[in-house]
Amino acid sequence: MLELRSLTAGYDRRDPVVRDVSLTVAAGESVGLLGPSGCGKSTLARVAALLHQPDRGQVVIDGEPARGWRHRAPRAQRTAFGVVFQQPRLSADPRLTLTQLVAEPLRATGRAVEVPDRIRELARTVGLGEDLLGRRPHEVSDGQLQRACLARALVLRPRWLICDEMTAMLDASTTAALVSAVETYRADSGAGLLAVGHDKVLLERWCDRTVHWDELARS
Ligand SMILES: Nc1ncnc2c1ncn2[C@@H]1O[C@H](COP(=O)(O)OP(=O)(O)OP(=O)(O)O)[C@@H](O)[C@H]1O
Repeated sequence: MLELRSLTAGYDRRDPVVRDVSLTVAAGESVGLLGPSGCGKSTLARVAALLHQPDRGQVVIDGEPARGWRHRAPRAQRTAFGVVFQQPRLSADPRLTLTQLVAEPLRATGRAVEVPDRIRELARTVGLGEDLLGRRPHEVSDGQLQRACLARALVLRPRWLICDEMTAMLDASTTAALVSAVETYRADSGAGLLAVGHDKVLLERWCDRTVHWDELARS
């Protein structure tokens, strides 16, 4: 279970953007988080993925409170999360080929030996043709790059996926392909999902339940 307990977070302690918000995602559950632009969804998603330290409150991962944030989080907790953001070009190093991009977390955790097999398997899962794997981000489309970013998020087999507006810039067929890739992974692994977005129809179709920011902020 992923528990966000009474989180207060933001960029100025005197004026936090997330105020006393609690949310729980059960093991294997998918929860959609809806809310207007600027309300604090991405900030909450980043706290949930241990990428942003809250001012107050706790993140509890499968019963264990988070013991650090960003690079200070213990590896076992950091790698429990796969995160996909809205803009793949901001999260992809332009110098790397797509193979190198997807393989980065494996190399960083000393598991380079697994790269060839895992890349082949993930390319299939996310629908990336092998001909694209040697290209760099500027040589592929946004949708193709986002498929690679999703593969990178899955490469360490996370127990929790945080998708922050993963499909906001993409057309309907790429959106459907990415959602389907996430669901294939979840069916196989039992991973839970927190999907943040504006698209009510998409999140209601995709997730077991959706919550609106106003309900969280009131609870
Ligand atoms: N790095 C930052 N430094 C300072 N303020 C920030 C930073 N990132 C976000 N904010 C501010 O925090 C507030 C919440 O932003 P956040 O990105 O969490 O909202 P959001 O609900 O995800 O919005 P959107 O749906 O538009 O992505 C906004 O007012 C934003 O300007």
